[in-house]
Amino acid sequence: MLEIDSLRKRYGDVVALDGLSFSVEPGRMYGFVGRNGAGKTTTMRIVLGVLAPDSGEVRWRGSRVDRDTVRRFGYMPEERGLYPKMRVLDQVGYLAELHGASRRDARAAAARWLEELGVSARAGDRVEELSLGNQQRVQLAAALVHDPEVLVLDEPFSGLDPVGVDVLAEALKGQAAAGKPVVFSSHQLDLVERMCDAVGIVRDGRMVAAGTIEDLRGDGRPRRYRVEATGGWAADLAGVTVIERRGDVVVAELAHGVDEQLLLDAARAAGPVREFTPVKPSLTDLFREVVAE
Ligand SMILES: Nc1ncnc2c1ncn2[C@@H]1O[C@H](COP(=O)(O)OP(=O)(O)OP(=O)(O)O)[C@@H](O)[C@H]1O
Repeated sequence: MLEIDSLRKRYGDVVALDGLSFSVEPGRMYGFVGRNGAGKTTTMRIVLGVLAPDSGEVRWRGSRVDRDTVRRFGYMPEERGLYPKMRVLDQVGYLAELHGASRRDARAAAARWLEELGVSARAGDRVEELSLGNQQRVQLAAALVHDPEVLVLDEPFSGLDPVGVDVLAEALKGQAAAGKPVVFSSHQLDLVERMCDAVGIVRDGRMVAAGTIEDLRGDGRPRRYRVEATGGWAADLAGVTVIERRGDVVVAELAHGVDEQLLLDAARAAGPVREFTPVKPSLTDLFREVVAE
């Protein structure tokens, strides 16, 4: 398990992290989300040992993460760290060699990842000649080439076209399926919702909601239904609030303890019911709720 435990960090007067904790189990994909300036990059830098926390610690498999441990992590920093003048295959191969692979194995692993990430046609080009999206794919190849135990990625999907997103997403799912914890930050909440087993929402350096999307949706939350039926039937039902009405479609929220069958009965009494669907809040809805000022 990768454990981020009670991290605190100040930059002068700015409190960037205020006791932030979360953990990621092996084989799990963890989405780390929050508004600009919430503390995501600071957290990731601390996990990777680039920045020291004022207090708190990071543990991997129960031991405090140190320089040696971090060498076994794969990462994509926010400031993409490739050498612009170096050729793509040379660069990724070189990084694998730095991690102890023989030159031959390093180049083979590099070529394999470039192929997997759809950039093998650019293997002989200089990094600076690639589009930003393709540079990002190379950056992920660089993060994966030494077969890391853990992946920590700062906004790996930003700036990618939908095909690039799919390619990276498949690669990351493969890593999680191989039993590694994968943590990534993103502002693309639909993507996080689709990909992640668990999500942490950070606000002002603190985790304000964490768990599976289902956990975040929560049992105590009022239930909502979308109902398509004729007439103004939902207006005066006890325990029912109409949230939205568009033509014959009503989104109704039920007070705690109100049976949804009552809602259905009332709709059917008014006329034929063409739709009756529970409405689940999206991660974007949940995010807006917990980070709202
Ligand atoms: N080197 C620094 N010096 C001073 N303040 C900093 C520094 N780095 C970050 N901060 C501040 O710390 C807070 C957290 O920043 P951080 O970069 O971790 O946020 P973030 O969640 O990654 O944001 P974004 O989504 O915009 O990338 C912000 O208030 C930021 O201005």
